[in-house]
Amino acid sequence: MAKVLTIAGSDSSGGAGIQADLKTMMAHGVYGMSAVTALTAQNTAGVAAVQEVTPEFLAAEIDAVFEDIRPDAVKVGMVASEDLILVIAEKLREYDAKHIVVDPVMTATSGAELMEKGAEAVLREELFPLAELITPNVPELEILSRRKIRCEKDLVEAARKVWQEAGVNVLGKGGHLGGTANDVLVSAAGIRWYMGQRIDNPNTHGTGCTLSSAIASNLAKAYGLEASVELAKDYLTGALLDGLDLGQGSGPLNHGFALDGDFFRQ
Ligand SMILES: Nc1ncnc2c1ncn2[C@@H]1O[C@H](COP(=O)(O)OP(=O)(O)OP(=O)(O)O)[C@@H](O)[C@H]1O
Ligand SMILES: Cc1ncc(COP(=O)(O)O)c(N)n1
Repeated sequence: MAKVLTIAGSDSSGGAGIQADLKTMMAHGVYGMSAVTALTAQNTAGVAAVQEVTPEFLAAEIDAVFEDIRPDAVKVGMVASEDLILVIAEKLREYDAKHIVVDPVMTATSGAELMEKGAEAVLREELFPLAELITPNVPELEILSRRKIRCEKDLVEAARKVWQEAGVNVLGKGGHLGGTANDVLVSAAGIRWYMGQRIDNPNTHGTGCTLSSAIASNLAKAYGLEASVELAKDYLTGALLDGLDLGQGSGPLNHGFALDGDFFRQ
């Protein structure tokens, strides 16, 4: 069985962060493991509190995983502070980790800030060089590229700028553009669009976490980068299409929409 580690924050409401990652991994038939960077007291309406772990504790979590069950791929999600980013980079280098997908989480769908101002510079310098792919959404890509993004042409140009400057493959996600839900991959192989039907579902809490974990799961199963993104986009679309409607704000996806079997039936 392929193994995948997520290094991310916990979402008490179960729709984003570590919880979304582990559910996504299970739905992909890979063995999921986690190193928690922070606890969030969060629900579909907002983030009430954040409690970070110490750099020493995060290092111990990552050591515990790599010394025993070596992951075939690693997804990095919410990392709020520079000190934690530095620990992750040091440990991933130490263990020569492969197939690293970095989702540069900066704000939640609900609007809460999930990363310290200025930490993106450390992310770019320390983590991007180790990554096989980064998956920014529109606001994140605007910060990383220092450009305004209003349309798909802006999206691809900003992704290409970050690809050139940071030397990392970029999946620019178009979920925030409105109209379409197309994402663009800029890599050494060129530009590839992943066309998505926009689903009329306001419950998009955790779409970014889910997509990046699905990509990491596919990479762990030895799919190439382009196929990993294509399959992940199909999975995400299915989870959104399922139409789960929980909570009072932007609710979570049904990560288990494609599961079946005796233990699953209601
Ligand atoms: N309404 C929608 N219908 C179909 N696909 C969508 C919709 N909203 C977002 N997506 C897709 O979800 C994925 C995540 O995109 P998005 O741009 O929303 O990222 P994000 O902002 O990181 O996610 P999050 O909402 O978790 O913060 C992308 O593949 C995007 O195209
Ligand atoms: C712990 C954690 N990690 C990531 C997100 C971003 O996900 P979203 O933007 O969908 O709320 C989140 N809300 N919480």
